[in-house]
Amino acid sequence: MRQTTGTTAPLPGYGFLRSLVRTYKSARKPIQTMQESMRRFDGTYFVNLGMMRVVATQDPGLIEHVLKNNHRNYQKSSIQTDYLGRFLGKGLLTVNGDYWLRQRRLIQPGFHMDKIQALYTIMQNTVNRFLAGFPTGTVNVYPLMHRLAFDMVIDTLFNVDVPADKRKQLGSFISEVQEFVIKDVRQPYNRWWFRLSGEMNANLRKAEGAREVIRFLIRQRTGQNTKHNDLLDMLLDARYEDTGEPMAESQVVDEILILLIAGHETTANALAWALYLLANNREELIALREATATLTLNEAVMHPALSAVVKESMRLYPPAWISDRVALEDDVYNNYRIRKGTVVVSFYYGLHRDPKHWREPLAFQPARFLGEGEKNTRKIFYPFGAGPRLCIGNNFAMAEMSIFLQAFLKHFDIHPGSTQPVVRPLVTLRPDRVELQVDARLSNRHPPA
Ligand code: HEM
Repeated sequence: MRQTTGTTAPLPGYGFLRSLVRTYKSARKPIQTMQESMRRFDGTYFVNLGMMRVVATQDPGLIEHVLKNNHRNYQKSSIQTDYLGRFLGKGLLTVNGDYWLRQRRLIQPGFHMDKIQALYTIMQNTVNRFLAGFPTGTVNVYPLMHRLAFDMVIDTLFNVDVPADKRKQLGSFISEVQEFVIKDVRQPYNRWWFRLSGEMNANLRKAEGAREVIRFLIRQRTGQNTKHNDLLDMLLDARYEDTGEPMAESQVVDEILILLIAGHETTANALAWALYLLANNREELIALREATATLTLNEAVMHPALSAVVKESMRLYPPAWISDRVALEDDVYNNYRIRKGTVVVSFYYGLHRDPKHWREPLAFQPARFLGEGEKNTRKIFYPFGAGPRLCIGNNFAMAEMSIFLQAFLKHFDIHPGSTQPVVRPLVTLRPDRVELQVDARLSNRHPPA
């Protein structure tokens, strides 16, 4: 669908040389550079890099146009598909077109609310095990949130005791490959060296190592008749509508690797930022603890106060702070031309903090997401993206985060640490570290196992 009322104009922005300078600056300080340009060009601007044309936007109308209203004209860029796909395989996150649609239709039912509900008890057990060993004193909670989020996906994927060595192998393969991919995307000028020095191949081998572990876990399962009611059962039992056939083993391996990657770092970031914000907003922390202390497991997952805190944390620090799409054909939005091949970058971080849409945008106010107020946020809040490629794990993520937060606040108290986290906008929006003062609450040192 084209939105036009007559003549069209090019978007405002930078010419070739200015674009090169901006890109260099942006590689070092992407958020500040984008915010500056957003202010200068009122929320949408054009960057001309010769071979590549980019439109960056925090205009909620254009974001909705690209992700939803005219989504057929846009697909993920080759950085996300070909490049990431080389390391991470062909899973939902890294494919486009008919293959993506077929896989999405196959996997989507496994993420419906009723299916996720069957995983709540697994999530709760993971949280209890994790909290039983939670350290007190001055603690950098970021790596801990990473471990928790990783365990959550592993436990809900494979509802069996994954041998410790396999769990460790998988965790380190995934984080090392991710580190390398980030380095390689940010330093394309060093790619020749990564190839020559063997670093590229070493990381491709690590990615293969992760697949090997996943293959081992799948084969263990396919030799058994028992049901485990986990995500792996769901993937193995799913049948394509047209052929009635299941996925090939290599497809299951790729989808599992993608779920592990898409599901754990995003959640770890969201939780680390949520703890940081709660520690720094004592009244909100106390109110949340009081509202949720006696909730049952199912009540915690649906509870508006927990959802509101998680959403407000992701408003200020959206783990997926940016996304890109490439225009397949020429398009027009509000009389502006978007030529075929243009990369449209949606800058969620900017939109979520835009004073045009949010009152006191920098303040932590979970109440924005309570009651009637939440309706006003629907078109300006995109933590999970939107349209057909909306995050498939959104209900899963909201469930695991509320289960964790409720249990954590019941058993522990937190205060700000002596250092402030530095925002690191990589593929996701990470904190460098989140140092907090953690105290066990007297009544409940050890959560139930
Ligand atoms: C706080 C946690 C999470 C956040 C903020 C988040 C965010 C997102 C966003 C923004 C997208 C869309 C990207 C785009 O439009 O280019 C996405 C896609 C995806 N997410 Fe999540 N995610 C989270 C948790 C999870 C979890 C727990 C899983 C799985 C267990 C998951 C699996 C996926 C997959 C497979 C896709 C690709 C879907 C498709 O393209 O069809 N995510 N996520």
